[in-house]
Amino acid sequence: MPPEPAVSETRTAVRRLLESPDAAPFRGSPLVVACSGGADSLALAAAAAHVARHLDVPAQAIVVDHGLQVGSGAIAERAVEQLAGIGMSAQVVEVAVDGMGGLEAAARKARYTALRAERPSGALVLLGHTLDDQAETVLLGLGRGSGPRSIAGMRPLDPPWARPFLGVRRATTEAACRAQGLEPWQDPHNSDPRFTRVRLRTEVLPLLEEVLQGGVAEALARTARQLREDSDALGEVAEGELSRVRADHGLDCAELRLLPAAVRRRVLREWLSAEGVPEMTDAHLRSADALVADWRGQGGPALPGDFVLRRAHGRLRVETADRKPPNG
Ligand SMILES: Nc1ncnc2c1ncn2[C@@H]1O[C@H](COP(=O)(O)OP(=O)(O)OP(=O)(O)O)[C@@H](O)[C@H]1O
Repeated sequence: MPPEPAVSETRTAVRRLLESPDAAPFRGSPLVVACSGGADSLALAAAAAHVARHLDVPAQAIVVDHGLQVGSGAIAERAVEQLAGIGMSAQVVEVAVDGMGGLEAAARKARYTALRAERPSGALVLLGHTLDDQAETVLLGLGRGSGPRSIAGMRPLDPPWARPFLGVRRATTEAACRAQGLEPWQDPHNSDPRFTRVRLRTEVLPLLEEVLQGGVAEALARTARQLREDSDALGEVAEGELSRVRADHGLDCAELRLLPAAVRRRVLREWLSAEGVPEMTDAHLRSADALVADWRGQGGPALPGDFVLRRAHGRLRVETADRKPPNG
């Protein structure tokens, strides 16, 4: 008997990504499924188990226990049982979450660090983000006036991360679980209206769907894809310009100023990232850019990782807060 349509769709999505030209360096690599026990990642595990058997590659799951809720250990064990039912071995990894800067963000950071560290060498880590997650990310970015990089959403392949379900609706992962007798964990956070994302999902998107007569989630995901293509092209242009505007261990502000704003900001982003500045936000980038495009003798912005950007003698330089060059 052929599988249910939802099951076929999830399997096809995993196979397509693994067989795409971009994934060629990972042919034959082991697969790790990051599984929370929710419908998306459980359906992903089932699809990945099927495809891995077909491709003859090893597959396993990692369940991260953040220890943030009462009974989190039992939730993780329940996920392991569900995974055992589809023939996938799983490991529970307990992480310590340091709540500085918001619990959600800290949990996410701890989760990604653990997944990266615990995966077998060279393995791809499959994440269950869906088309609905992508649409929510784009809408949130638009509403907050984020730069194109945020609105471009998540990439299907960003090694070691792979997101095969970015074209799959959440309703499909739920249907795939039902069809395979899987019982996903319902995270109470997913229906808690104190979370902005939950209100977007349950109030804003349905209203937009009604007003625009459907297809909104797909349209937002399409916007994200177009922006990713534009962003990749811009990245190539910026790479060329960066080598041109480098001067005396910094950047030449007069040369930079002549560049179109979008190229200039991308050059700054690539340069700062190469200098070791971590996780630049769009706001950081705007203040960095002001030193070039709107120079009034102002001080440079403090950047993440205790770095400071300074402009002196027509050059931009990154320094640590105690005025040493990075790595110096
Ligand atoms: N506790 C967990 N253990 C393992 N993997 C997880 C866990 N929680 C989430 N994931 C993985 O991350 C994916 C996205 O989960 P979710 O949307 O809850 O996270 P998020 O924090 O909103 O997303 P992101 O991680 O990109 O910010 C899941 O489909 C799953 O693959």
